[in-house]
Amino acid sequence: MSAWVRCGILVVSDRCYRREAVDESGPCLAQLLRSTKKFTTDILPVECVEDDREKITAAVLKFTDTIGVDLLITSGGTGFGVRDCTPEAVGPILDRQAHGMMAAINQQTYPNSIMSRGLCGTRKNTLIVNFPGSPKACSECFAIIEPKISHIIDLLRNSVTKIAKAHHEKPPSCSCGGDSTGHGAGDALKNFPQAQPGVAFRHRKSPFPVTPVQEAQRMTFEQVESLSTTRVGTIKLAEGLDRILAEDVRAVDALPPFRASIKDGYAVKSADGEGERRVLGQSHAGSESETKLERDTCVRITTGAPVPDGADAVVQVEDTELVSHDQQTGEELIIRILKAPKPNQDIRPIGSDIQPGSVVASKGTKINPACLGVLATCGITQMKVFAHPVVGLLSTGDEIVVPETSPLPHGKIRDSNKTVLTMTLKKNGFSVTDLGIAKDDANALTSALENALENCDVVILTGGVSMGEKDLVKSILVSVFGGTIHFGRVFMKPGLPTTFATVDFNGKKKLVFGLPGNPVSATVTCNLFVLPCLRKMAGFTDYMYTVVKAELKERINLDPRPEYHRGVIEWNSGKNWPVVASTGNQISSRLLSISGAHVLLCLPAKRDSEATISAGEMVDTIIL
Ligand SMILES: Nc1nc2c(c(=O)[nH]1)N[C@H]1C(S)=C(S)[C@@H](COP(=O)(O)OP(=O)(O)OC[C@H]3O[C@@H](n4cnc5c(N)ncnc54)[C@H](O)[C@@H]3O)O[C@H]1N2
Ligand code: MOO
Ligand SMILES: [Mg+2]
Repeated sequence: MSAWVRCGILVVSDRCYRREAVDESGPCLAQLLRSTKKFTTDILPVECVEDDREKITAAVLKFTDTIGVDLLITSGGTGFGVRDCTPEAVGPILDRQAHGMMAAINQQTYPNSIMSRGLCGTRKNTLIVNFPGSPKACSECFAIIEPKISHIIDLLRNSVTKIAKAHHEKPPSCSCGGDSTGHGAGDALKNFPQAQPGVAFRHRKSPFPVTPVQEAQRMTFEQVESLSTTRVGTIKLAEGLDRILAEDVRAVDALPPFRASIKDGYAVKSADGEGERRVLGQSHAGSESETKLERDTCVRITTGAPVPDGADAVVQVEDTELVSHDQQTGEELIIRILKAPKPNQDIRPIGSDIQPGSVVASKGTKINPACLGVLATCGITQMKVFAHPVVGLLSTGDEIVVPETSPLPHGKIRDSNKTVLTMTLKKNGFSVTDLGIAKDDANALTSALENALENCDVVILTGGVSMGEKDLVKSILVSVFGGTIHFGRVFMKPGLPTTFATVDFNGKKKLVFGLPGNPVSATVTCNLFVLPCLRKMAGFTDYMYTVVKAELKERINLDPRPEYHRGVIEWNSGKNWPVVASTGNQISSRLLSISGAHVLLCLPAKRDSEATISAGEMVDTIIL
């Protein structure tokens, strides 16, 4: 996704301020920013200030220090008029001048640029540019800097992140308590106004485009593919279930290792045909017979026992009858073969199940119980598999308390997301580190995230990703950790504010899923985004969920967003295909809508022509 840039526009003009003239430059700049294809914008309302040095400085500081915009464009006050003082107001508060940018503007707008004294530079992580007052000049100047803005904003954010880390590192001799009010990330956060802008300046529209589900999934997979290495580990046979083999496994020995009988009966020479045989002895599974067969003799044999030398067929006991026996011991002496045997009848040749040196399980195989049995029979008791990522789970929210809390204090909610997500991942073979519950507070979230990023490959957070002034997850990921948000909203219900970011932490790329706090939304998005991604990281080639068509039992009203509607499947409805019914009220807070569900029905978004989906229609369902 292209960078999203928070923009402020400051019009400097006595006449506009006094409403003696209508401002045209502010709306012109807003339109240019809105329509740029180079980056995504979030534009604050245009502000206007008179040509007064102190007032201009104060207005600029509000944009840079209080709100923390990425880009501030001022228009007006750059000329030689006696009241023109924008450069004088801005110059002293710039941290750094950007002479090259100004030179480019001056060169490309010559000779008009002779009349403009505007500056370009940065303060904190805001890029400030002074344009002249006319809409025409604003358009020309904007076109010159437009291609570079996104890159400059990236650089400003990254440099600020590095400063944040430096601030955050405690000096070794520091004796302060080290809590969030001391030398912690809280101090560093003061450098990040956009992490906590005054509530009045919060986003009123989400700056994040609404990404279709499949596109969002593709973005997560793309990030998994770009992770530097897939780790491989050696595990014991008993730990192998559902893991993915990281190498071909070959058999050393043949199976069976000897010619083995398939039946309980008699080992014979097939050339002897039907008729009587003298019983020379017996060959039992586990105890080899030394006897060698001669003409018209046989050896009693059990299933799985070695076939003695000289025998080339086994006749099952059902195809024989007793002729004579020893009265004292009850031993058989002579039997009769009733059906002429064929050569090799009922004998498993050496290596007929497994050839020595052959591949018995190939790289990429998901190890199931039978595969483990194959390895066991081959004497392979440890194997190389793809390592699982280290996954951490952090609940966020001032209202969230651990399930043990009783009685529940007023205004609090017991954490259910932690349990549902931990168990969902566990059921799929992934273990999870509990990273606790973080308050909706920049310091608390920063230290919880820092710990998470330090210790985990994948961090899953729930809550704090929507539009509330306490929803800080996205801004902290970007402003404190220099993360890249690949998507911040998904076109789906539930799960609209689902967020996916990558963070470069100590040189390692970490994946961060910011799932919505609503319990159903967190569960659905964990199944749709987190699980496939973890499976891909763990080496699965078949990492997506299973989709089965089912017939709708009832009519369902469609939502403006594509819905993942919870359903109960009837496999034995008397039809040759499954039938599915809704679990009822689908509000995202109602965990009961998913606790009894087997599937998620994939329903299309409502259209003018189609507000409902009828009973009897076949729909895709995702098996939970
Ligand atoms: N102005 C707007 N408001 C909201 C929008 C929007 O687009 N514009 N989106 C709504 C949608 S859709 C969702 S989903 C939620 C997501 O909100 P957040 O991810 O920011 O989550 P919170 O606000 O922190 O909490 C939402 C809800 O979930 C409960 N919760 C949170 N964590 C847990 C937990 N661990 N266990 C149980 N319940 C939890 C929390 O108490 C809230 O009731 O935003 C809408 N708002
Ligand atoms: O997307 Mo929210 O998850 O509708 O409730
Ligand atoms: Mg919220």
